[in-house]
Amino acid sequence: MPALIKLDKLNWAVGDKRILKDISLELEKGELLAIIGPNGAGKTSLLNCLLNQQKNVTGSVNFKGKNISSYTPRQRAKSFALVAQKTAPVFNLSVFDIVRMGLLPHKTLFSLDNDFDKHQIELALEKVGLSDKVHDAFTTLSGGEQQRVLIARALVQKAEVLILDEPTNHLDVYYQHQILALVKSLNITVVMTVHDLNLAAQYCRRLLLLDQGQVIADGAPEKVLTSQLLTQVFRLDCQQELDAVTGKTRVYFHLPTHSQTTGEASR
Ligand SMILES: Nc1ncnc2c1ncn2[C@@H]1O[C@H](COP(=O)(O)OP(=O)(O)OP(=O)(O)O)[C@@H](O)[C@H]1O
Repeated sequence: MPALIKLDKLNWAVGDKRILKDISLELEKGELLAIIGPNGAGKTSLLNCLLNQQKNVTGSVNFKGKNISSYTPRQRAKSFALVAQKTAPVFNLSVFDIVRMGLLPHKTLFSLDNDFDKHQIELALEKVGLSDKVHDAFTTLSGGEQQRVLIARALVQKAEVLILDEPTNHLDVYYQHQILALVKSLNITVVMTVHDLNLAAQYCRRLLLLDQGQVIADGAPEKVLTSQLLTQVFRLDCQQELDAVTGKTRVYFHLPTHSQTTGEASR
């Protein structure tokens, strides 16, 4: 089966700063990929390049065999749903209005909402556990609730690819698991950035480890989350083990012995 998304030697630089370096990867339909790595590794930049949101990119990003730049913005909005870390100001819109925005790529200028649309919005809010907030102003919600509303908006968009930048940011432990279980259950292609390595390992069969704009490892959690690679990238001592309950790979970090004795981290 040909790849749904294919990146070939993708490079992105701003001035003389190389931010993404020679990134190549293929993603099949239905894959759930977590991009991991330290602050500044290039995770969000990679998502932006995937969505054709950066200039001065070399190499290629293909979606269904065609360069991503050859799709119109409307075609891209139908195919890709983005839940970004930073959201544009939304003034006094209600939760319902925000989720409804996910329907826009499917609407013409004059089309009105119908019962089916309303049902889709209610269903999505139910899935993220926010049915009781449907009439609340978006700005009055907590950071975690806002994140869940944005995920509901992506759900009603019914895009083929869901792009999530730190979807578990601001979420308490219950909703971290609830959202990732939900994302996994959608059975669509998902690319997301995740800081919590153990959470990523629990829900994703494939992780992409980035550091300084380069792919350090790409594969199953047990192959990517090795103590050697993580110590190299995060500069902390690291141990890998299998979680007794889930059977999934887990990692633990601690400061190197030298840093503990001198009281400073080596970063
Ligand atoms: N528009 C830009 N202009 C200049 N530098 C940029 C731009 N966007 C990103 N960078 C730089 O590129 C590097 C990667 O940034 P990016 O936001 O992709 O990292 P990240 O892995 O998502 O980090 P974090 O985990 O902190 O969110 C950083 O050094 C950042 O300062």
